[in-house]
Amino acid sequence: MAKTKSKKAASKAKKPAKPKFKLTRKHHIILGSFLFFFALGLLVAFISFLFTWQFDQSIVTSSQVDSQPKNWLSMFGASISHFFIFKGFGVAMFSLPFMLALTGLKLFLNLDNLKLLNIWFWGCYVILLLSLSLSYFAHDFPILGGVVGFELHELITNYIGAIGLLLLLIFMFIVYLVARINLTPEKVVQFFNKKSESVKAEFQDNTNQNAATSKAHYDTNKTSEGQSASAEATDNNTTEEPSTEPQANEVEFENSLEPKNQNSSLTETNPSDQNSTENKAQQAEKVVIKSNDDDLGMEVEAAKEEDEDDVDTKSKKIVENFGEFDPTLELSNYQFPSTELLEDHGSGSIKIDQAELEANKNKIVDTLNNYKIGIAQIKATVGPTVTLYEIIPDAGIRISKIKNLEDDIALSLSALGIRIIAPIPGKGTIGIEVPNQNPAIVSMRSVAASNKFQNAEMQLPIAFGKTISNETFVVDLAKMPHLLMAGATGQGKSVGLNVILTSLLYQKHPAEVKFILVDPKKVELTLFNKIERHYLAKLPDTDEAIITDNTKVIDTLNSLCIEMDARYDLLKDALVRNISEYNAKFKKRKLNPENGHRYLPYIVLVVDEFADLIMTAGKEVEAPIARLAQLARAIGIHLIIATQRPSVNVITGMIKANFPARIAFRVTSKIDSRTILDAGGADQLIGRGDMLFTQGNDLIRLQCAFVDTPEVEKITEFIGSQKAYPDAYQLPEYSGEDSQSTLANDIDERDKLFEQAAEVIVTAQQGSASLLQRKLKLGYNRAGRIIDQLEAAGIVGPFEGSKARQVNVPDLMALKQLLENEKNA
Ligand SMILES: Nc1ncnc2c1ncn2[C@@H]1O[C@H](COP(=O)(O)OP(=O)(O)OP(=O)(O)O)[C@@H](O)[C@H]1O
Repeated sequence: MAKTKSKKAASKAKKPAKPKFKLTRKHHIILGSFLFFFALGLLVAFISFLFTWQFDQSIVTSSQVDSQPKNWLSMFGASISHFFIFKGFGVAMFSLPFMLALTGLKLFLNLDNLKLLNIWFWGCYVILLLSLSLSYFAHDFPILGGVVGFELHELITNYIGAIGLLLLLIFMFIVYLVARINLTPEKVVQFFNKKSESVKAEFQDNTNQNAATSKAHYDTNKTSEGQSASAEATDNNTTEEPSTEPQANEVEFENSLEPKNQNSSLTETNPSDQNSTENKAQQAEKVVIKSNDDDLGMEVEAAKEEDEDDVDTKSKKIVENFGEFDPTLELSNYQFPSTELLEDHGSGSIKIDQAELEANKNKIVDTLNNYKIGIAQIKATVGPTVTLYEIIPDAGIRISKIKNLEDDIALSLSALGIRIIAPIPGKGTIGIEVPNQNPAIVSMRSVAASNKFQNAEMQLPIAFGKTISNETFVVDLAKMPHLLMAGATGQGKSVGLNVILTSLLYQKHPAEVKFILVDPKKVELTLFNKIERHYLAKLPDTDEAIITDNTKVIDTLNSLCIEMDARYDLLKDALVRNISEYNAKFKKRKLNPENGHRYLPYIVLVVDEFADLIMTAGKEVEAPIARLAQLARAIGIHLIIATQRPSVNVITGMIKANFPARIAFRVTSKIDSRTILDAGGADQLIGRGDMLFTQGNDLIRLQCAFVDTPEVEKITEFIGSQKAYPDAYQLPEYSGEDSQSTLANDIDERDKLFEQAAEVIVTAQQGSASLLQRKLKLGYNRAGRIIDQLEAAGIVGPFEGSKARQVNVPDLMALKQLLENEKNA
């Protein structure tokens, strides 16, 4: 018994040695480079084998070695190539060195996204397919398919015959195309359609120039001799020779309509022979009218489709003639700032201090041992400001034990900024973050120039800084969709805001994004004044775009609510769900600007010192902010709110519920940390841009990038010196409750369309600006102004949020009376 007990104890004691067999990074590098160079050698041997195999074969196969092989890798090359190519699968084995090289590279460079299993599976598949195919098609050259390929081919042919094998090979080839290359028949058809469309477009271009003249000729003479060729091509109504018409489209076209056309005369359907999609629609229309006689139910549906087609074709025609709408056209020469404008701030490279790492490791091991926690393995990841020590505790130690001892361990390690993550989400390890003695500054330049940021396919990419493993961290503000930021004074909030704004300046054209900046401190964001006419949005009739006065904030927020409602109306009208779909549709010219549609830039509202705002304006700001936060995500309005004081009366439940993305710089107490992040940790940060970020689930520790005021100044100066829009982006007018009585009621200053608008409103009994926009084809701002004038005249009631205003005049007679009374007064 005693013996077995002691054996058990011994085996328990030995257990921790297990992880030693795990391949470390060093092993990976050595193995990776071996595989890579072995693959290279193999490739050289294979290539050389193609020229020398006949000579070398006798040497390799005979046991006496009296002459030297000619292979570039001598006997090794000759033998291995003979084995793989001649005796194996033939030239298909050339895939092998590539698979080996990729495996080596993955190990050497630690490429996580290279899927080895996939590569090897499909590599072997290709070898088999190629070897069989070559044995099948080049039966007389067995070297191509190799002995195994050859034998396999014989075996399969015996079972299913040559035709069976051919079918099998075709099937295998299709499987490869579909499963590996993702090629589908639809994609092939799409590709050829695109090709034919571009040919069509070229053809159209050439013929368009002559179209007008040829039409004139047609009207007068029916045919024109000088330009007969082009006239035939553009105005096919006159010709009765579809066979002379160009190309494939025509075939496709006629095929689709053949059944309906069969009974109809050729002359009627001929107009459709034209290549353009516009004519396609015309043809469809005609066919339906005609086929009404022949066939019943079908035509009704066809007519519906045509209507849609018609809208589509109209927009396609405009796109063909003018190209897609380009929102950046007005400032087409706009130059994005270069990253050269930013400072390096000491290169940003991380220096690994071995002595420091060792000392910290010992401290952690000792501390944990004090609490009787043995460590099986420890790994350090050095980040710009903190180093993450990842620990695998001895078998049998419960993570909850470490979690309970979190505070004691932090105290024993006695360093500011220690954070324990037990366990690290997604891993079975425990993380201890220890600040570096010499933190590296993460320059904005390094993150802005990073591939991750430059190639980010996001709507509003923001490069916040670097993660603990020194990776650039880029997130999409549009996905957040709003951001709450808090931190005690001097911990990096203003720098953080500048990082967000500069990120957007580096990625977005002035036509694509507009900022509304609220800066009660009056000093933090003033630099952005220089880009007022490029990037800022403001209320009409205000001088300063950057808002420093709290009462103005209320007007701006309410105006943003109006903009939000207007945008929702536009989205509804366009039958789309969000701003990106809307803008895509607008670019394709499927939305008519005369109906109030316009390209919608993203709007980013930044409020610095939110606490200050809440203290002075309270409910008045909270309500519109909450409303915007709840509803504005789909229509491209995003809020960023920063505060020094994250107390619960500032960051209320309503605000928190709508701001899932939060950033905490260092705060003074655990309570503050809880208020912002719903978790502790922000009180343990070390300041100077050290931050925690959450988007609703995990906390990510980041080092915020650093951008200094002179750098921001350089960027804004660079942008400000370029051609700008005539004015800042105009937000809709908002007349606060106080100013209602002061609404302009001067009859002479009324809009020219005032009376017409009043009639529209009274007839519809609905006081909404969007109605005026649609009926009178007005822009949003003008419609808004007229509504204000109607309110001043007492025709409509006051603003009621998202509801339409009440109409105070029952009918047109009463309106006439009212307006006459006004004039006589
Ligand atoms: N990411 C960073 N990297 C390095 N240093 C930083 C970083 N962020 C801030 N700092 C340092 O901290 C100082 C204060 O930062 P910042 O002005 O952003 O603080 P703040 O939180 O806005 O303070 P306040 O709320 O009082 O305005 C900066 O001048 C800079 O020296």
